[in-house]
Amino acid sequence: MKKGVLLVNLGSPDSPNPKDVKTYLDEFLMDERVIDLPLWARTLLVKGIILNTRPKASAKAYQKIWWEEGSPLIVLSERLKEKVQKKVDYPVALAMRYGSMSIKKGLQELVDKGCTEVKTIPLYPQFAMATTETIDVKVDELVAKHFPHVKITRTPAFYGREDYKEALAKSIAEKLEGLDYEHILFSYHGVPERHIRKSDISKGNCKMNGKCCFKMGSPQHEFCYRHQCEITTVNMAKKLKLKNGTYSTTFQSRLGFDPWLKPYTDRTIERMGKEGVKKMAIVTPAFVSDCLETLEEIAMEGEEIFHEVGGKEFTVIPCLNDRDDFAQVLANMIEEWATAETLAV
Ligand SMILES: C=CC1=C(C)c2cc3[nH]c(cc4nc(cc5[nH]c(cc1n2)c(C)c5CCC(=O)O)C(CCC(=O)O)=C4C)c(C)c3C=C
Ligand SMILES: [Fe+2]
Ligand SMILES: [Fe+2]
Repeated sequence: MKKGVLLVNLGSPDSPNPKDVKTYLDEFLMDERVIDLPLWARTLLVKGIILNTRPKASAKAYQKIWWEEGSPLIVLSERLKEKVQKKVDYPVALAMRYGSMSIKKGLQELVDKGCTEVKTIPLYPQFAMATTETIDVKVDELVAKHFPHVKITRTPAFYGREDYKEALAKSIAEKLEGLDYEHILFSYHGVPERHIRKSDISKGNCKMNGKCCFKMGSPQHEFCYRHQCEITTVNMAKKLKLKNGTYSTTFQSRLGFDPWLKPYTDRTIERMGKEGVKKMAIVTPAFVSDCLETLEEIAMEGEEIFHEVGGKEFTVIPCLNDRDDFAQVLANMIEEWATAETLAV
């Protein structure tokens, strides 16, 4: 039995050209765990409406953040993989849920190296149906069809791990050292409220009224993205000794007309600027790698909104990217799995 590890991130288009962006968005948005409508309605919305307009606008946004080596998300994920590989003795491969660096290729790479036991690690600190779950389901499908001899071990959301909390807090503290910011925004990728209800394993307990998701210590929160985001903020506030009223949680990147998790990041930046906040810091803990949503939507659009309403300093805290302490968190997760498996044999 040889062990291997597959890190999985979201993915990016092959290039920032509208054609490649369209191909990528087609695969991404036709995922039933991303746009969770019946197939006919999803097809009508995605292929009939979104893909006729969004690829051009998204391509423009991607062109603003694209690096010479490629998509920041892919380049940073590759650098992270290299660092993790240096810390563990098992083969580590990298794949993307959408786009050319497919999960099938990643699994094949490990199988070609002789691996028969693979730990998959979705690169998302918090669980969501549109991220962790879609990866887990895709892996299961591929294994059943192409790699039936491979034993898969899933990795749960890691937002609560002490080493992760330490690494995130340190990355924030380092960037904010010496800055007298007035408010720090913890901005997470949004999801439609409906996604939270669908992932509610207590089936019906979550009324999205603030009573359920903010409660501590309930086992049903294993799959509650809203809870896990709120707790990530609380954990950081504790570690960084933030005073009440100087930090808040918001949700960004909404798409369409359904109600998404609130409060919305863009509206909060605008409101705070109008209320007189001059120096704001912003961190995006739902993303481990800087990407379109952090480099363009937050660092460019967010800053513009803040300045338009009178804000002066807008400090964007980088994602964990390929920080050594974050690579060590992943290496620790791998070692814990490998040791537990060895003991169980
Ligand atoms: C219904 C649509 C979407 C849901 C739900 C969603 C959830 C979700 N996404 C991320 C992480 C990322 N999303 C990124 C880009 C992106 N997301 C959506 C839509 C939904 N995401 C779109 C249409 C796009 C593409 C860009 C655009 O047209 O606006 C990215 C960046 C990718 C990159 O190449 O840089 C990331 C990362 C999470 C964590 C999440 C749920 C928790
Ligand atoms: Fe997204
Ligand atoms: Fe809830």
